[in-house]
Amino acid sequence: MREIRVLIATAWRVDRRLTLAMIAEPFGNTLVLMSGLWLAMLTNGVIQQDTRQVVIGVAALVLGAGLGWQLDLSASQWRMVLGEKVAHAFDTEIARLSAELPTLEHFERAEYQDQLELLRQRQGQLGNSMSALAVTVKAICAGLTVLILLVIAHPAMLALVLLALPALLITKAQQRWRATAEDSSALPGRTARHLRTIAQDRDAAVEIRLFGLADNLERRIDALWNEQRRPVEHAERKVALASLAQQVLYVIGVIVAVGFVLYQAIQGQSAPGDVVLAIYLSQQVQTAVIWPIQAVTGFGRTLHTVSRFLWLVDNARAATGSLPAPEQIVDGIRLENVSFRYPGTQKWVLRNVDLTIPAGGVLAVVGENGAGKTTLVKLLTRMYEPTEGRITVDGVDIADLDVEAWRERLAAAFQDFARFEFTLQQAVGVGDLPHLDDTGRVRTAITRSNADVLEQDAQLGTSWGGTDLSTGQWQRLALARGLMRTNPLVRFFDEPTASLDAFTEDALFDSMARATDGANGMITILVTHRFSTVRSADRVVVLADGGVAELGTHRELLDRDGRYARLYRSQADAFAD
Ligand SMILES: Nc1ncnc2c1ncn2[C@@H]1O[C@H](COP(=O)(O)OP(=O)(O)OP(=O)(O)O)[C@@H](O)[C@H]1O
Repeated sequence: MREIRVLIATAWRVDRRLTLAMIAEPFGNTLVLMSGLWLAMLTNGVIQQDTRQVVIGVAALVLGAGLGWQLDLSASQWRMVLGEKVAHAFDTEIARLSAELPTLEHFERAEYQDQLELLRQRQGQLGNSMSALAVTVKAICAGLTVLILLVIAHPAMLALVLLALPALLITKAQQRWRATAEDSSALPGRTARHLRTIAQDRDAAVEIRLFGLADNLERRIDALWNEQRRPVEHAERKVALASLAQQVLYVIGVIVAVGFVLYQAIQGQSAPGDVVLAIYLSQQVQTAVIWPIQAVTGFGRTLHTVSRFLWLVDNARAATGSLPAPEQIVDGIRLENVSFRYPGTQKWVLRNVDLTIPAGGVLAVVGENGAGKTTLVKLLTRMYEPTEGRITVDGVDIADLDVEAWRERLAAAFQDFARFEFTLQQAVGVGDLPHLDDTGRVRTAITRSNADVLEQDAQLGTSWGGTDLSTGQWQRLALARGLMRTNPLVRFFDEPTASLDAFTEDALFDSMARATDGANGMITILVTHRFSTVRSADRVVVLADGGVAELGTHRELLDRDGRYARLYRSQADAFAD
């Protein structure tokens, strides 16, 4: 079973010695359980005045049970330490896999988010998984040992095993109730987390205060928390009642079975040692019969969590193409009949788009809000795959390229930029990781984007004892990141200067145009609402109604006097006013 293999492999990787100890653990418990047999031997030896039986009984009791108890005792300590190490290994892996999911589609899919939420909620189980496996094996060994001892005490005592059947049914039902409750608590749990993030979000802080949203958020979080707990509590109540019924059934069974062996001994049909063994087993039988069932069920839950983890592994490894990225663009990029709608939505954002972007030029993408400009950039950067059609670079479908290799050949600056609270050097350097510490290259990128706000080694972000920046300054840093890679195949500027004034934007694009004078047939794609910048592009594409409305140079489009000309004039008029 893949889940169990992954568990053992993870434990083996983090600590071989403790993993071996975990494997030895079940034997300790078996030795302890065997003490019933030695007690019976001791009793018979004393009654029959058989020294050999007494000596073997005492020796086995002292050695076997002593060793077993010690092993059992140490195992709990080993389990704890191994559990912490395994938990850390899984935590690290989940963080890595979540960050490496090849596209952004998982952010749109509710079922994907629910899976991740459940995985986060149950992350602790992954740490205990190796321990749960050891406990399960231990419980099964204990069950088998007690079964054998029952036969030795009196085969009729095996009737107790029949009581395991209702216990099995009840335990299965418990598992189902818990799983259903868990699934129905995922959505309210995720929503509550989302609201909690908003309540603590720095960017939302001003509006939360201005609109007096704090109480409202708190009430909604409270209600969602209760909604999340309700099915779980209901399931736990049902589980407790069912367990009680199961316990009562066992106690009755044990009384009848021990009474029977006692009766046999009084009739002289059993040895006195068998009665001792039967009484000893009467304390163990309930645990030994129910425990394996509960351990297996509990372990099933753990495996369920491991399978969620494997689901994440599989999704992170979803086929992403394997061809290397091209060294240069010779002809250009083509969108061939590309249609796209966001996962889980019905609306086509782009519909049957055919567009050729020749190598070595600057293409400006314009259009009204929601026209699909950013979506086009996301498709070209493979954050999403087209729903229909394909995008090729020099005739090769970019879906066939290794996604990381393709992205390594891109550079970008976005309107929704990240605020990396590192040193200034690092916050810009991450735009080209191999050159993270290259102060000269970072300096050039900073100068080109006019982002020289602080010393390069200055810490950013007040939470780290550093300096906070204005939105415009953060955006310039994002722009500098986009200029770090010196020879990308495609460079995207998706409204990277939205927080800057028009004059600064023009100056920046002048400077960036110099930075984009590269070889390799580099294409620059510029998404902006500012027509003063658009004018400097080689070609302009106007997106509207999910498709290409117009395509040409700034001059050609003005002469055509269509949508572009109208948009351009409305902005020019606004400036004139
Ligand atoms: N993650 C998403 N999930 C679902 N729909 C989305 C998502 N992102 C964008 N959309 C929808 O896709 C359409 C195009 O959005 P897009 O961001 O590409 O437009 P845009 O032209 O860049 O707009 P703007 O000029 O306002 O930045 C919009 O109708 C938007 O609501």
